[in-house]
Order: sequence, then C-alpha cells, then structure tokens
Amino acid sequence: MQSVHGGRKVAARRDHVTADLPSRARPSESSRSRFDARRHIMAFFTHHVCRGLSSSAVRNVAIKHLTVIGGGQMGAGIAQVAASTGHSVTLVDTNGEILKKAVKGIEGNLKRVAKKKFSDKPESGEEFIQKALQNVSTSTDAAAVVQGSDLVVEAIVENLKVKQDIFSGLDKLAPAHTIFASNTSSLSITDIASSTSRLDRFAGLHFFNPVPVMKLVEVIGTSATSQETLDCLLNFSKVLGKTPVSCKDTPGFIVNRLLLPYIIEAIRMYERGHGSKEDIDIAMKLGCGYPMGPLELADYVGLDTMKFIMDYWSAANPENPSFAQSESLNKLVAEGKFGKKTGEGFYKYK
Ligand SMILES: CCCCCCCCCCCCCC(=O)CC(=O)SCCNC(=O)CCNC(=O)[C@H](O)C(C)(C)COP(=O)(O)OP(=O)(O)OC[C@H]1O[C@@H](n2cnc3c(N)ncnc32)[C@H](O)[C@@H]1OP(=O)(O)O
Ligand SMILES: NC(=O)C1=CN([C@@H]2O[C@H](COP(=O)(O)OP(=O)(O)OC[C@H]3O[C@@H](n4cnc5c(N)ncnc54)[C@H](O)[C@@H]3O)[C@@H](O)[C@H]2O)C=CC1
Repeated sequence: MQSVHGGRKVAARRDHVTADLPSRARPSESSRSRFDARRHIMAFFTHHVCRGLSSSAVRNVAIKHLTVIGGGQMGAGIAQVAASTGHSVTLVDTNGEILKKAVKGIEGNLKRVAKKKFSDKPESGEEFIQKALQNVSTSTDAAAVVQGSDLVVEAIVENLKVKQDIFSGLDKLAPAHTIFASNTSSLSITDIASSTSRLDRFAGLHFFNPVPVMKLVEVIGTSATSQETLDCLLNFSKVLGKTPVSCKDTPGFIVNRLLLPYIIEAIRMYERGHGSKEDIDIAMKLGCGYPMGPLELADYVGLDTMKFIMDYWSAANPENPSFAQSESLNKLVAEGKFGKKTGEGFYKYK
C-alpha cells in the first residue's frame, strides 16, 4: 500500500462537520452550536445506532473507514468530502500517477473550502486542511486495503463488466459487514450487485459533480437491498453534509433520467446547426438560470463518460432513435478530446 498522507484518525470532529457547505448553507455564528449538535446526532446515528437495527449482517456497520475505488474526478471528490467530515479514506486507482494528481487536487480544493469557511481565521483553515489530508491515504491495490473498510464506494470507468469484476473480487476479501456502493451514472445497480454475494448490503450512492459543491446524493436501493443498508447510507450522506434522496433502481435514477434527454437534444440541435454551441449554452444559462449550458456541462462531466452512457442506453434500447450514435461526440472521443479533464471537448480549456 502506497501511503501518501498515511493518517488513519477517524474521530468525527466538530470543525470538520460543516466544512464543505457553501456559504449560503452555512449557519450563522449564533446558530452554529445548534447546527453542530444536529450533525453530531446524525453522526452518532451512523456510528452507533446502525449497529442495533436488525439481525442482518449490516447491523454491525459503523461507517468510519471507507475505500473509494477510482481516483478520477468523482472518486477524488468523494474522498475529499469524506475526509473533511472526519472519515478515514483510502483512495484506490490502478494508476499511481492519477492518485498523486488526485491528492494534489484534493489539497487545492480543500484550500478553496478553507478560504471561504475560515476567511477570518486562516490558522483554523490550515488546521482543517491538514486534518482532512491526514485522513486520506492512497493505494494501487484494492484487495490489500479493503479488509478494514466499513464502506466501499466505487467510482471507476462507466463499464458494467469492469465494475462487476472489481466488486466480485472485493466481495471475497471484504468483511461481512462492509457495504458496497456504486457511484454509477447510468448502469443498473442490480446488474452490478449480481457479481457479489452481498445483495442486501449493496446499493447505489450517486454523487454529483463537483462533489464538494453539489448538495445532492441519490441513494438507490435494489429489490434486495436491506432497509438497514439504505438507512446507513442515507445517514452517512447527511453526515457528509449532503441532502440524500431515495431512488428505485430504474434507468438514470431521478436526475439522469431527466438530464440525459436534455443533453442529447442539445447535442443533436448543435449537430443540426440550429444554434451554435455558444448560443445553445447562453440560452439555457440565461433563459433557465442554469449555472452551465448543456454542452459546457457535457465537457464538465467528461465526453468519454457521456459516450459510455450513450452506448449502454443505445444497446439497451436499439429501436429508440433518441439513442442513435452522435457523430460529434464520437469524433471528439476518438480524438481523445474528453472535455475539461483533457483540456478540450466541445470547447478548449487552458
Ligand atoms: C447525442 C449524444 C449525447 C450523449 C448524452 C449522454 C448524457 C449523459 C448525461 C448524464 C450525465 C452524468 C453525470 C452524472 O451522473 C450526474 C452529474 O453529476 S450531472 C452534473 C451536475 N453538476 C452540475 O450541474 C454543475 C453545474 N455547474 C455549477 O454548479 C458551477 O458551474 C460550478 C460549481 C461547477 C463552478 O462554478 P463557477 O462559478 O463557474 O466557478 P467557480 O470556480 O467560481 O466555483 C464556484 C464556487 O464553487 C467552489 N468550487 C468549485 N469547484 C469546487 C471543488 N471542486 N471543490 C471545492 N469548491 C469548489 C468555488 O470555490 C466557488 O466558491 P465561491 O464561494 O463562490 O468562491
Ligand atoms: N463525471 C461526472 O460528472 C459523474 C460521473 N459519475 C460516475 O462516476 C464514475 C467515475 O466517473 P469520473 O470520476 O468522472 O471518471 P474518471 O475518468 O475521471 O475517473 C475514473 C477513474 O477510475 C480509474 N479506474 C478505472 N478502472 C479501475 C479499476 N479497475 N480499479 C481502480 N481504478 C480504476 C481510472 O484510472 C480513473 O482514474 C463513473 O461511473 C461515472 O458514470 C457519477 C456522477 C457524475
């Protein structure tokens, strides 16, 4: 195991709990202690009450240590938020260079959070950053680190077989109480879970990009997921400072079921020449108040991921012309232009 920051301190600390909240959601000084007390009650629930819920294996779960598989934009974001709310996190990727980049990115983003949250107390901000970084370690070997995990969150490439392979291997090594969760955007949780023998302890935990900023988490249960597992994940999401919603394991869950047709139609509109990419994006930003237009958002999500999603939906619905191949998306992906993360997609980035 390659340990970058190595720390394994797991106590949920008061100054970590509200760390990632945007300023509009942060409590005033006068309400902070009440706010913190509520968070502590939720942390207590996750850490202790889940233990006694029922006779299933998950009753022993106290989510203190998690393994996040995939050190890309989502995995790094999930690790950042978990570490800054007092959890010990091991971030895993097959590529050590990606892990170094992820830790550097986490440090940079923690500085942005600290600058906002501790604008009047820079020394507290520095302490917050160091404590969070001590909670993160990295590894290129998931099998070697999963034994100590209460929760495994997978955020690797959007490919069913690759996700099934990783979970099937870890299922044989992880303790019985460990909950497995996938951050998939579009794949069936039931299909991913079928590669394991812990169907009652398997769920979707779908974060939004950028994880430190976006407040939503979709908690997705299959017909086999136990209520104890769902309760633990709903409470864990709250301890992270997020607002969870419960979803059935249906295509796209809630958000992507609505977002997918919107982005598809925007790309088709651009391909038909009915509007320039800039005008389509400006129209949706100024007309609907969205922070990003649909083509900017596609670049932000990653065009490789968009193509994985599109190919999967297309294979599942071959008769539906909505999911027909997109010439512009295919061309950009073939050229390695995956959007913001590679410096070019529909737009160029510095
Ligand atoms: C025809 C074929 C088509 C194929 C179609 C396939 C369709 C597939 C669709 C499915 C997509 C799947 C993705 C998924 O599963 C779900 C998603 O995640 S969808 C994406 C959701 N995200 C959004 O919608 C993001 C929208 N954008 C924004 O909210 C803002 O633009 C953003 C916050 C990203 C940036 O804001 P901006 O003002 O532009 O920049 P700033 O840099 O000033 O940031 C604002 C604010 O936020 C802080 N911040 C930003 N990033 C981070 C970070 N990583 N960590 C910490 N803090 C961060 C920053 O500091 C600023 O704070 P201030 O207090 O305002 O200074
Ligand atoms: N990009 C987005 O906006 C969102 C993506 N998601 C989902 O999250 C997942 C990850 O997406 P991103 O972080 O954007 O992708 P990414 O491409 O930034 O990162 C994926 C990472 O997984 C690593 N990886 C691949 N196979 C692996 C394996 N077997 N073991 C360990 N690591 C492995 C890669 O090296 C890469 O670093 C996907 O399932 C995606 O659909 C969910 C919400 C939003």
